[in-house]
Amino acid sequence: MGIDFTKVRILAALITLLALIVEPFIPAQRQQVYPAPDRALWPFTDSSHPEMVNFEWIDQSQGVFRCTISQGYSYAVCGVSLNLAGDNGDVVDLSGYDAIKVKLDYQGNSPKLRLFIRDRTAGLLEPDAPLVMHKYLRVRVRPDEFLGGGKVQLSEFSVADWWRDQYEVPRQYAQPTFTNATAFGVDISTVGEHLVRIDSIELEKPWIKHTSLLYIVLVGWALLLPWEAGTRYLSLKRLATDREARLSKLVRNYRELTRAQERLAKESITDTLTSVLNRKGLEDVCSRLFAPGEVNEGALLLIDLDHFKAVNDNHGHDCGDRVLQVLAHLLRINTRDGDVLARWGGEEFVLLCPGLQLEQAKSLAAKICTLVALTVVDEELGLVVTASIGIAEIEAGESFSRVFKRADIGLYQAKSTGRNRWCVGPDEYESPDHA
Ligand SMILES: Nc1nc2c(ncn2[C@@H]2O[C@H](COP(=O)(O)OP(=O)(O)OP(=O)(O)O)[C@@H](O)[C@H]2O)c(=O)[nH]1
Repeated sequence: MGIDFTKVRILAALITLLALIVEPFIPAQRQQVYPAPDRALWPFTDSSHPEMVNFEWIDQSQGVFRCTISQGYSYAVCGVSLNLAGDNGDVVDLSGYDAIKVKLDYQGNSPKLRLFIRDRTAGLLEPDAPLVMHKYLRVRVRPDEFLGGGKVQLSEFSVADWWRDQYEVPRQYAQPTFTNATAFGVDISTVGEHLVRIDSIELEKPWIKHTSLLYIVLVGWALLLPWEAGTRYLSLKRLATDREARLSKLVRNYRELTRAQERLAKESITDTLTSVLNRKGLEDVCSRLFAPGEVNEGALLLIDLDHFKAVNDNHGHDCGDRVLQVLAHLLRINTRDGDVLARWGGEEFVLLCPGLQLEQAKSLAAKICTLVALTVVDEELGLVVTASIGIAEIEAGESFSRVFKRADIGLYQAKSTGRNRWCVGPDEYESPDHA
């Protein structure tokens, strides 16, 4: 049974639709990195000006700290940093993650906090200045958005200009990257007193990325369509082969039927014993030759064996058959291509010779009588037979039956005047069709 591709396509479309509708509602995978065992928040300030920037833990176990910046200057900074790979770890690949969810509470006068990620810059090795190796990516956020837990997409982070400019980092290394992340942190650079509580930090990634889902859908359809096309192609090819085979069989049958029909048609007009036309065959020919408007000049010879009954009686029916075959053969080889030879019935033959004049017909009849009489039909028996012939010249527009009747009268005369001879039938004969 073939595959119903309409159903398959509808099913695939439903699955695609379902996947696209459901995807936004699939909860993201979350990895809590703070609070977590072996991960602590590390305070940092600009150590070059301790009198202007001060960090103070209020409750380290709860992630509560206070930053006091008494005077503004370029490098004024105070905050906490978290080692993403754990305090003994190295780097974390964040490229599979979408976002970082941070829950914090802030009290102070700064309208914005800065969230940052440090990513070790592959290819940029500068052992003497370790900070160069740690790309600084940051995003400035409003603290109230993170009160109950706010999310920041990794795509929102951009490389800080100061990092690039200060270390004169070549441009190719200053693109945002997240594959070798070492730390995540929160800091402030606004003058004032800032009280911060970091409740939690989580990394978020979808169970399946949107692009991966689209890719899977695309690959699914890309496989489905050639599968359908291939299957359809193969089934069409099979169908075409089947039809071709059926067509060849039909053509073969048609040819056989045509041949059988031709054979039957030929058999239906052929005398089986002598292979000359039978009475129906003669009638078919006559219906054309004697059709109204046809120029049917010529002569008709009615040839009848003499005392044929005696041949049958004396030598048997098979011998009689042989005699009929010999006579037919003799007549066939001694007549023209255009002449029509038919067995009218019994031992009586009709020879219709289109275009033959009466005198020529007489000569032909005489020749036939002589040939028959000279032919030894059966060598063993030394059997010789004779024939009598009635002749009628066909008049223009005359019907076959009338010509035949006149030839028949001629034959009767030949028989009654001694046989083994020919006689011309009367010119005048009143028949119903000649009235
Ligand atoms: N062997 C054989 N005999 C046939 C066939 N058809 C007819 N006959 C015989 O031909 C004979 C014809 O006899 P008749 O009509 O008396 O004619 P005839 O004996 O030739 O006598 P005339 O015509 O008067 O000379 C009959 O004995 C038929 O049985 C045939 O196909 N084969």
